[in-house]
Amino acid sequence: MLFLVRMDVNIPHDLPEAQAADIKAREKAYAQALQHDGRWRHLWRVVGEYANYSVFDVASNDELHTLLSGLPLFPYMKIHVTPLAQHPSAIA
Ligand SMILES: O=C(O)C[C@H]1C=CC(=O)O1
Repeated sequence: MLFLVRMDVNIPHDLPEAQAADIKAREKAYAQALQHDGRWRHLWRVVGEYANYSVFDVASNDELHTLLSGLPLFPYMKIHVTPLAQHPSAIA
């Protein structure tokens, strides 16, 4: 099942820099592991925003929820999920 996910990151200004850096490093490792195993298919920065559009390929809504809620930045993100279906005019 494919899902388009938008993540908007909002790290509080009063979070200590070292703590923010640690969370971002753990987030990067988590994101790259999921890209390597094929479940995080695309990761694109939104130009001019601390936000991304991502495409996930997972078995269920529950699996996606588990992955997203495990993101180290999860407490600091607004996440919007759009389930995707086949388009009849798509050639791939
Ligand atoms: O930077 C972001 O968009 C937030 C998050 C998503 C992947 C990652 O490494 O950080």
